[in-house]
Amino acid sequence: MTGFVAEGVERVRREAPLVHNVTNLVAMTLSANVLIAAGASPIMSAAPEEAGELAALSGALVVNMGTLTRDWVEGAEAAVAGARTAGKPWVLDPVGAGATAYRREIAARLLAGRPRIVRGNASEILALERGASGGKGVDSTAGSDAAAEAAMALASRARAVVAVTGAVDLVTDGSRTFRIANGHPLLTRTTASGCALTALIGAWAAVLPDPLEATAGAIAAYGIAAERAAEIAQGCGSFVAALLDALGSLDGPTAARLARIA
Ligand SMILES: Nc1ncnc2c1ncn2[C@@H]1O[C@H](COP(=O)(O)OP(=O)(O)O)[C@@H](O)[C@H]1O
Ligand SMILES: Cc1ncsc1CCOP(=O)(O)O
Ligand SMILES: [Mg+2]
Repeated sequence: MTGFVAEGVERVRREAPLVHNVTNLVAMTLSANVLIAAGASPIMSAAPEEAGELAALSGALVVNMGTLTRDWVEGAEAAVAGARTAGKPWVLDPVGAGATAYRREIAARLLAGRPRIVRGNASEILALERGASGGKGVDSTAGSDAAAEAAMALASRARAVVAVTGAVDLVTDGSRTFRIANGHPLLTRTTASGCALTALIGAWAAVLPDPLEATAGAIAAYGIAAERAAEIAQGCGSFVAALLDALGSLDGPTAARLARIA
């Protein structure tokens, strides 16, 4: 059942995929460090001028709309076009989609570019599927179960894998659904922890052919690393360092054994 978790951990480390991130100003460093700790290579760029070349070089693209500007939107749309031309999987993180009408408009535009995977918290997935405002800025005010129906509807409509993260994470392609119970509340006290997870999903999508398994496996591995980090962390600061250490030392069989996927 969890064989794909071991496979994903090992293949990311062995194949070291390059992941192109068009991400936000808060998430840049943590996302790059999470990718490196897991064995992948990050590049952060929102320049439309190099989007096509980066798509050809990369295993996957991650688009995260956390700090929106007109220039960013232009860069993201060029990157999506590049990934589609190159046939590379791309992952959307609709940060704060419930917060403002502008975010909902851009999220809907990006969704039309056919992401293979969408990862957000419950408020973001509800906003994306139902056009509803909600959440508290970039944070969710709902649990993942509240967005389960919206996630399935979004997955079917967008023909994408949709992940709703929270205390329990839900991953669905509209017909098959996984629930993942790994993780730790200290993640909610670390800015950009969700963004960095989306970046990691990009690395898994670059090496595993099934986007449902890539998404569920990356979420489980990240949650396991968080659990191990929390055992030694003294608070939110040392937790981040311990999370990177734990991701770096996680091996495939251990990840498969500790994954709580139903
Ligand atoms: N209450 C919680 N307990 C354990 N893990 C959590 C909890 N809330 C979120 N997580 C984990 O934190 C990570 C980021 O998820 P989330 O907080 O939903 O994203 P975002 O930061 O985008 O709002 C995920 O790995 C998720 O499983
Ligand atoms: C605080 C903040 N503001 C804009 S993007 C961002 C980071 C959000 O990170 P996450 O979605 O992982 O909590
Ligand atoms: Mg987020």
